[in-house]
Amino acid sequence: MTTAHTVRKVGVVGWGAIGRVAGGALAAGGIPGAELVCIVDNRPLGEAAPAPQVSFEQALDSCDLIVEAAGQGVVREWGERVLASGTDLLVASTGALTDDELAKRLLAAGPGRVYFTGGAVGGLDLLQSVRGLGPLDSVTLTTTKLPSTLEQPWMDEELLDRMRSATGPVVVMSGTARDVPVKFPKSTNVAASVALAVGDLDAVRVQVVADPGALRTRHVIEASGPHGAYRFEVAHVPDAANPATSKVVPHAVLRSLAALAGRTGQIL
Ligand SMILES: NC(=O)C1=CN([C@@H]2O[C@H](COP(=O)(O)OP(=O)(O)OC[C@H]3O[C@@H](n4cnc5c(N)ncnc54)[C@H](OP(=O)(O)O)[C@@H]3O)[C@@H](O)[C@H]2O)C=CC1
Ligand SMILES: O=C([O-])CC(=O)C(=O)O
Repeated sequence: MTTAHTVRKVGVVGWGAIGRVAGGALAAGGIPGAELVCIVDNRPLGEAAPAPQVSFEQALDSCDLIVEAAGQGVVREWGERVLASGTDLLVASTGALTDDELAKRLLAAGPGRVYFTGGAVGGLDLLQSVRGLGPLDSVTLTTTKLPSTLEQPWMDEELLDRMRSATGPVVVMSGTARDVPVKFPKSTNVAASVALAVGDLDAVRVQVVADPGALRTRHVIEASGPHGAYRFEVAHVPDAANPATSKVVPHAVLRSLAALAGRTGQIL
């Protein structure tokens, strides 16, 4: 059994914008009560990696907590196996949970437990608290990013042209938190995160906006109901290597890890 005094043995899956920063900080001892024991990634990482690069199967043998920082496909392919092996799973690619069947299976699986990082958005704690008062009447998320970070293989030439030649904001998709993260799997997991907090994928209306002026990635959440009105707005500096991801996200992962490692004094 894991207690506050047990050092969590952490494996990071995905050594990219999120994994490198979160894994690097872990390896440097940045999270008391948690250590980086291995890394899983598609590409050979070489000597510079701060922990052994292993296969997913090997990671399950040596870790008690896996951080997914690779993509929605990894949650789909490995989520249940991680939990069934008794390993906890901290998910960054929350958009995978738009698949109801997968979400049900992950929430029912064990003995490992599944957790979600708040990632690039704030206010999820309060939105989750508001559920105790009853359903909200309206929840919207507007995500605005640089056009290049939103281009997708399914887009037609007309839309791609509009995005590439835009001089101002262009709405590239309006839908719900069920529809949007599937269409922008590397860029709109936040929509699924808001839905996880609210408890309803279909209730969260999402607009995705491409804006060449969006030097900062903006996420605006607006919600209202019989008991109050809520608005959370963030404007993040994007990661230099992967501008689809905001620079803060690995630090959100580290905050989640600190809570899972039992650090006291945390705001939960
Ligand atoms: N909740 C949130 O707020 C946010 C969530 N995210 C999620 O986190 C994910 C990771 O983000 P980020 O670090 O910026 O992405 P990066 O593309 O920078 O890094 C992802 C890394 O994971 C590797 N990878 C992908 N699939 C596998 C696999 N099956 N097995 C092993 N390694 C794999 C990639 O390798 P390769 O390039 O070879 O595929 C790459 O090295 C995003 O795809 C997104 O789903 C991102 C931002 C915010
Ligand atoms: O990092 C961000 O701002 C949001 C993001 O990419 C995602 O939700 O997938």
